[in-house]
Amino acid sequence: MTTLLQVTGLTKQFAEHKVVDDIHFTLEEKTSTALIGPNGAGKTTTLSMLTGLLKPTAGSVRMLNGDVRSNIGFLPQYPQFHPWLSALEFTEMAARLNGITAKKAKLEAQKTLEFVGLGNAQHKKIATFSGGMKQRLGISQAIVHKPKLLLLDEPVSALDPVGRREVLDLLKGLQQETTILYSTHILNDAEEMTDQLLFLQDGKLVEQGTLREVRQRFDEQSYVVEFNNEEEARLFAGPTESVKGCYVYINILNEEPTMKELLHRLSICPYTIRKVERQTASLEEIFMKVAKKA
Ligand SMILES: Nc1ncnc2c1ncn2[C@@H]1O[C@H](COP(=O)(O)OP(=O)(O)OP(=O)(O)O)[C@@H](O)[C@H]1O
Repeated sequence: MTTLLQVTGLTKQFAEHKVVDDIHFTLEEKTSTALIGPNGAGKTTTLSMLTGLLKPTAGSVRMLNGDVRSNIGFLPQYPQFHPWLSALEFTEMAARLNGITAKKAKLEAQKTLEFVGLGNAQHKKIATFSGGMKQRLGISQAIVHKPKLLLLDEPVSALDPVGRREVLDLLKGLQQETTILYSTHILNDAEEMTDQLLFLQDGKLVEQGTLREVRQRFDEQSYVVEFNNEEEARLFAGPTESVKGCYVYINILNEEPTMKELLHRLSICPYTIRKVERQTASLEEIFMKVAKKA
């Protein structure tokens, strides 16, 4: 993997308050990273510093192989659209602002609108667009100059389930070519599209890693075996296994016991087994644990 962006000691202080406090992370090329955190954690401030819209109090943002400004596309949380413009006029304007020549801007804008699924709506006024269409238009203005890094502030939070699906699928497609960093407080979405997780709380990065790594640190995985009644569950359970009603909970530590070992135990068990499931915590549950630890 090749590193695209290196963030070192990034800090932002407003008066006495450090809203982003000495954070360090790297973004690898063509990966997606979810910046997660509760309201006020510092997500927007971090993204604003990466785009160059806000000057850090300390620390640096370095794009390896190129200049940060020209290689970034940004979709703010509340993008300002000019409702009287058509989608094509708006995207063309964004192309010009991002340094594409007047000659090429229209063609690039048309190609980008096709890509985001607004080809047929390119001549319509933005005022007539749905939330999902506006968000796709927002993405089109952010990618029209083919940036290496796409920054998105809460790209799907305000959308209904259909709009959210459309935008998530679009982002997944983009991920093949672009590095993506997006903030969200909707953890199900992060679970779906994430190579790296960054948990921000009170301006500090309290946890980071792949979903798998974070899971391993915070998730106590277990098998759940359901019996007909509590008595059978108790007779089946080993000394370290907990029983709640007709369920036996078998914790998995360092991948032990394996499913094969469990199946063997089940195959020689004289009682009726109603269900066996492997349980892993949702990102939501892990997030609550991370937040408690910090
Ligand atoms: N210009 C500013 N002056 C003073 N304080 C600010 C300024 N901008 C942001 N803050 C404060 O910094 C903290 C972090 O804000 P930020 O918008 O980065 O959080 P966030 O994680 O994006 O939150 P949300 O999910 O609500 O958008 C908040 O306490 C906010 O009030």
